[in-house]
Amino acid sequence: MSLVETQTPRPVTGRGDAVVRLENVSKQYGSGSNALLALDRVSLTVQQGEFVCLLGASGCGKSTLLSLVAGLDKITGGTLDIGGRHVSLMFQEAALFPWLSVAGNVELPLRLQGVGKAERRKRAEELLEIVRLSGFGHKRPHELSGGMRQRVALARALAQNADILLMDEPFGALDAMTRDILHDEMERIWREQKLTVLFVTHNVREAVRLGDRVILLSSRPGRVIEDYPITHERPRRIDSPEVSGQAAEITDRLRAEVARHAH
Ligand SMILES: Nc1ncnc2c1ncn2[C@@H]1O[C@H](COP(=O)(O)OP(=O)(O)OP(=O)(O)O)[C@@H](O)[C@H]1O
Repeated sequence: MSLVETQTPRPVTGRGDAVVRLENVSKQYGSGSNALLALDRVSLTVQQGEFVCLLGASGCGKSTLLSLVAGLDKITGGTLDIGGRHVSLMFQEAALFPWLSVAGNVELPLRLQGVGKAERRKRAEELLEIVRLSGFGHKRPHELSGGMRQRVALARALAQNADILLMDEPFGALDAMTRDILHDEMERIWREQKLTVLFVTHNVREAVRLGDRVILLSSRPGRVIEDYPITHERPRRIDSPEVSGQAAEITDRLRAEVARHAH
């Protein structure tokens, strides 16, 4: 979907083609005395196959940015182009349909795409295998742990066969150990499925654990203040000295930004 048509695409540098391009994107909610500027001239590109993490203080506009890329809301300034590509979204809450089985939840996007029953079953089984939930297809969501429900949500997001996966704090509500395991799984699935991911988090270590790049937004209105390339060898451990060291550096920058805003 292209929210605003851009002119001739510019050549891009980096490892692939830009699949998401924001140029001076602003987002204002409301108008007049109720106006609230959530994002202020954000420029950002995400390349094909990249894993990009968005970090910033609470309320700086991270979720707003995802909803703009998803086409759920409209920009009020600048240009945003995803070249007609499809996106799928995953949130902190799995938001599974409780009356459907696990497999039924994963099959839902396929049903909406008009995929036939036999093919749906097969694909759902494959997807559940990818998220390591083979054999759980007949269960209901309430029979699963929080981590398992997020795996189902991930399988459902993958079922949409989208070009871009938008994730809004998908592991934020999980305990540290479960999150750690899901980081490993996420990294594997991203690599195997060649996904392009835009991932919002509050957790600096999580961002450094997973990202090819970590984009730091300023306090509201959100602007890009840093774009950190993360080059540590994968798979990474969240408690490795490399991840911890870079996370500390980014945390200091974030703290300085929050403090600056508080005065
Ligand atoms: N639909 C809306 N109408 C009006 N204001 C909104 C709307 N959605 C978000 N906002 C405001 O825009 C600002 C950015 O919100 P957003 O949820 O994007 O921030 P965030 O960085 O994702 O926050 P958090 O880290 O706390 O989840 C906030 O001040 C919020 O109150």
